[in-house]
Amino acid sequence: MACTKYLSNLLFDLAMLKGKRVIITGASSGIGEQMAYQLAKMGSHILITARTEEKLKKVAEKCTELGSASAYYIHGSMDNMTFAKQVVHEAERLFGGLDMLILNHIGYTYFGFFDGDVDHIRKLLEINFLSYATMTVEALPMLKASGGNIVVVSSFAGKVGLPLTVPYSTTKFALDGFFSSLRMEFYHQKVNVSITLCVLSYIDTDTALNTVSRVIQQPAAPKEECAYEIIKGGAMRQREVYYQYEATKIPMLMRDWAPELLEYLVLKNYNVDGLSKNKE
Ligand SMILES: NC(=O)C1=CN([C@@H]2O[C@H](COP(=O)(O)OP(=O)(O)OC[C@H]3O[C@@H](n4cnc5c(N)ncnc54)[C@H](OP(=O)(O)O)[C@@H]3O)[C@@H](O)[C@H]2O)C=CC1
Ligand SMILES: C[C@H](CCC(=O)NCC(=O)O)[C@H]1CC[C@H]2[C@@H]3C(=O)C[C@@H]4C[C@H](O)CC[C@]4(C)[C@H]3CC[C@]12C
Repeated sequence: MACTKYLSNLLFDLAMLKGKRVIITGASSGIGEQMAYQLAKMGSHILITARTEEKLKKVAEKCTELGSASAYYIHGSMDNMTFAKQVVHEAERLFGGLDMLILNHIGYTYFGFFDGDVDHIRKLLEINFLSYATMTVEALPMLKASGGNIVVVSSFAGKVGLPLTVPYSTTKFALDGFFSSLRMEFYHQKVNVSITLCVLSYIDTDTALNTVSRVIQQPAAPKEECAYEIIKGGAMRQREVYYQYEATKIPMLMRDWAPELLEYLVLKNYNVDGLSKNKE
């Protein structure tokens, strides 16, 4: 894995994304917004989506200033599968095809002990998982035609069980099951579409800092660098991206060989007394 990362650093060329047609979901803020800016600088055609039209408009305008080949936006909620399909159709109408599908959005969830609300898990699965599967199915003919890339933004919480994120973690584990299995079928069927699953640690987006900074002791990694590493991994057709490497891949090595030690180290990061302050 370290070797793959080293190789992709050597071989990645920003010009690879020039003129590429890209959809980025959840791009009105955070990592998605940063990915839009990076792709704009690389000269891609961009279609961004999220719920808040005003924010999307500003991000798209900045993308144009930064040098995107074109920048469009479409607003709506990913709890609606008709909207998820509509985003893909819009890319087809605007660009006549698609090279990269970046699935990044997440719905709101609480950061706290599981409250027993199974209905919330069902709703979150629709936004964080089923809309990803829906968009993938809809985009596949275009991605097959271009030999394109699917990039799935997941989390360390989608590889390792963590406290305080039961519904969220459930949806991220589902992504791994779906996309890792699909990737295996693509090998069998000789489908030339890459699937990159991104396993992220704590990143300094406003949402993450506001939600967990009182509880999580470790520092957050920069969203700009994170966005760049995700795009690079997708363009280089890496099967997985680990960012930050030390905070994700190294603990992952412990997951199967020393699970109790990993649980101990993870729990040490959490100050649950900070939870009550979060609610104030
Ligand atoms: N930040 C972190 O520490 C980590 C983040 N990640 C992953 O990175 C990705 C981005 O996270 P981050 O940038 O922090 O999150 P943000 O909260 O900054 O961004 C979330 C995006 O999703 C959009 N969104 C929210 N609800 C919906 C909805 N119902 N339908 C459509 N879009 C919606 C938001 O826009 P709007 O509200 O306008 O709809 C926003 O654009 C996620 O997949 C997350 O799981 C993984 C590990 C750590
Ligand atoms: C801090 C978590 C990882 C800590 C850890 O135990 N690392 C291993 C070690 O040190 O040995 C963070 C990993 C994933 C993060 C969460 C996430 O995936 C995004 C969420 C969505 C939203 O933006 C709010 C923040 C998150 C709940 C975020 C919180 C921090 C992590 C749990």
